[in-house]
Amino acid sequence: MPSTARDLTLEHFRWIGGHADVWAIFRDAKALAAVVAALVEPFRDEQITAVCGIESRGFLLGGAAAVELGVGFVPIRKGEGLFPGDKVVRQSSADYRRLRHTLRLQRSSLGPGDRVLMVDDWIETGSQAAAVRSMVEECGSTWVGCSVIVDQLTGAPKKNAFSTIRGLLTAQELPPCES
Ligand SMILES: O=P(O)(O)OC[C@H]1O[C@H](OP(=O)(O)OP(=O)(O)O)[C@H](O)[C@@H]1O
Repeated sequence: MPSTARDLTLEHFRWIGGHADVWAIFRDAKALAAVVAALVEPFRDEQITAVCGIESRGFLLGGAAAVELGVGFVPIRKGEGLFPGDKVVRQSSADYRRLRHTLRLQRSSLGPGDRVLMVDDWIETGSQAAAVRSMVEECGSTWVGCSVIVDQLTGAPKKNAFSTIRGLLTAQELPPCES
């Protein structure tokens, strides 16, 4: 059983269609606890007031990270009409599949005093994280950073644009992609 997130490498990752599959982590209680603790560790002294996460795996990891930090969770949704009756902040982005999404955040969930951490399973283009940052800042809140399990941006020329993203592992540290 892994005791730290770095022990996960060989046991818990697979590649599917060139993308990291992390679902096995969720089934392993010790692995899940180690990953959630590692995701929030660099941000424990950052006075985080809210953790946000994009559906679907960002909901699971973000909710757990929020509990770990003792703060609330802010959902980012992809569908229209999922926050009925609420004022919604929207931002569109194109993800790693080149699919355009409109991400949505409840306007009432964040305010000027908030310091926000985003948590997700992996980052590839960083497009969705950038969209979330933009929405957080539109609410007048402070974007502290984004914590992910797998950082596939590392080494990419655009890395500097996403310097607030921290990954537990880079794609190069995972088992090789099966052909
Ligand atoms: O860096 P990007 O290119 O923006 O892509 C990263 C996003 O893609 C994945 O989510 P996905 O849309 O596959 O949703 P899922 O959690 O429902 O699988 C991942 O969980 C990130 O949210």
